[in-house]
Amino acid sequence: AQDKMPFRQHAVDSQLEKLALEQVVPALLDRGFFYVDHFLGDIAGQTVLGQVKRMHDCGLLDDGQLAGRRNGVCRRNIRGDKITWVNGNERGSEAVNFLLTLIDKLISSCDGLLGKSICARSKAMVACYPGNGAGYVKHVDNPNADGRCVTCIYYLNKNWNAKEHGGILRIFPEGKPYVADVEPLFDRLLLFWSDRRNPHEVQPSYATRYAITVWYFDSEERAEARRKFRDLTASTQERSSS
Ligand SMILES: O=C(O)CCC(=O)Nc1cc2ccccc2cn1
Ligand SMILES: [Mn+2]
Repeated sequence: AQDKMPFRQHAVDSQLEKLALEQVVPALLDRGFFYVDHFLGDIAGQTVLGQVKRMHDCGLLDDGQLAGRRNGVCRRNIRGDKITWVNGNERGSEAVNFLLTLIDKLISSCDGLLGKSICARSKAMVACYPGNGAGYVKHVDNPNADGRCVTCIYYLNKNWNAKEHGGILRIFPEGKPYVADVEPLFDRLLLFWSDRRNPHEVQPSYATRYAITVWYFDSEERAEARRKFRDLTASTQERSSS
């Protein structure tokens, strides 16, 4: 109940609501993407970074799997990130969980104003580009209505200098005469529509580049995608058994 929450929590919640209503919703509806700096603040941001570094040091970040992996083709030049998926309840990811709860609050404050009904989200994908010049080729996160509607990326890179380190996320907003170059700066939160409106690429990175991504689902599109998938698997089973 609201009255039991410490005063500070009220302040945080109303700050997130203010950010959602005054900045996130207008930007998503107008431009299709939005980013804010100093999302958690230095202390909390540092704690998240420390936990991600520990995952990396423990070898938890393995090579990013490619859907429809083609043997022999060097994955490095298609997608060079190393990833792991966390739901935030694992020991050592408490700060990641704190981040996710704030992003959840931010998104739920937008709900109903984005023309979508956002009901659920993916687990958090912790990604590291090792700085060997690897990046991620231009792609759309959700090209075929799999239910994902908003991509949220939290960047963790202190003293990032794109001139020297590269690693810019370049968004090519559909139908717009400009591209948006987003530097993966520490404590920066980026949100954008996951569908064909926002093709994007990660340019080659020459320093270790950490990010945490969550995708939010639109309930109707997700339900439709699951129905299609169920029918697809049913029909393939019929074919294979006939
Ligand atoms: O780190 C960034 O700035 C964005 C990187 C990026 O686009 N990552 C990414 C990662 C993905 C992993 C699985 C499926 C789809 C995916 C789409 N995009
Ligand atoms: Mn992407």
